Amino acid sequence: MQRVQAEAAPERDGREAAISLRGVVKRFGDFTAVDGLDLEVPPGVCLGLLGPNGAGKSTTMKMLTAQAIADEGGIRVLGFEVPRESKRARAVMGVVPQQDNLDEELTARENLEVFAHLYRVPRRARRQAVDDALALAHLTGKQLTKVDDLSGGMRRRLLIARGLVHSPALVLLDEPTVGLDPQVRAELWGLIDGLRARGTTVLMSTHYIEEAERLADDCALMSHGRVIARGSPSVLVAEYAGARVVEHYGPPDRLTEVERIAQGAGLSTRRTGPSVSVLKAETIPPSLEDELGPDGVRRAANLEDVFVVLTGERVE
Ligand SMILES: Nc1ncnc2c1ncn2[C@@H]1O[C@H](COP(=O)(O)OP(=O)(O)OP(=O)(O)O)[C@@H](O)[C@H]1O
Repeated sequence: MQRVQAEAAPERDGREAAISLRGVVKRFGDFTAVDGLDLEVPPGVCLGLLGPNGAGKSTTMKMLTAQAIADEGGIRVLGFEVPRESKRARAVMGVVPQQDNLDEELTARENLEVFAHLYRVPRRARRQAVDDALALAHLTGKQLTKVDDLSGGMRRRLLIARGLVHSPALVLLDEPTVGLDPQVRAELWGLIDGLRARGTTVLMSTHYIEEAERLADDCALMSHGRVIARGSPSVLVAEYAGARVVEHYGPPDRLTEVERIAQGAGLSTRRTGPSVSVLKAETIPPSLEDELGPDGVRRAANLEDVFVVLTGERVE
């Protein structure tokens, strides 16, 4: 039975959170995809929802638009209770899906015009709204080109522009750069960074660590349907991986030995192919350093270390 409570979202600095999920549960049959999720996104923040495949990121995004309905818990988006007021919430948010569902028979401009109409942008403001969205996505010169004739990167930029045509206060980006080559990904990062700079609240799911590290003010790390860590990338790195890690390379027996020594001293480790990294290297006492051996290479800790240690997953 569905049990969705209407609860006021907590306020921060007198402003209601742009997104608030409290105790949200979503089951598919016997499987619990989202398992008592608490998540708040303050206005103006770009939050990276990070997690391995299957962590529940897409399901969470879908519940914010009422494409999926929570079995338990309370959801508020821009002051509206979801799913009860989801129509009103959807009118003021921009949604950029993972799948490209542009109309291939129409031009770039026509695709945006259709959405400007659907989003009820007033007729007299529509032309300017479409011009602005095209400019933001650097597609002004391609506005009369059919979607079918646009490159993959242009299509993805158009998909984002389409979600922005009504100047939403909140944008949901579901894996915005998945499967794209590095150059196109960098172009999109510029576009998303521009949104941040304009003060738009962004919730972006991703399993690319670098994407979160570059764009997100704040990260929520999801695993098995829950948030297991939350904070800015630098705070998460400092808390879970420290300032530096020391990497040891060698044959499997040697790596197992390093893990045994480090873990025996209460230190976290991560294994990546031919190496083992010992986290929080700055806390390793000299006697343990001797025991670990002189073959370690020191480097700065990063968000990938946090991700691997907390989720036990590899990164792409
Ligand atoms: N409609 C559905 N029916 C059954 N199971 C589902 C359905 N949608 C999602 N799931 C399952 O719920 C879990 C969470 O899926 P979800 O897509 O939310 O994860 P994710 O973190 O977004 O991962 P990905 O990056 O792979 O999309 C997965 O195990 C998935 O197989």
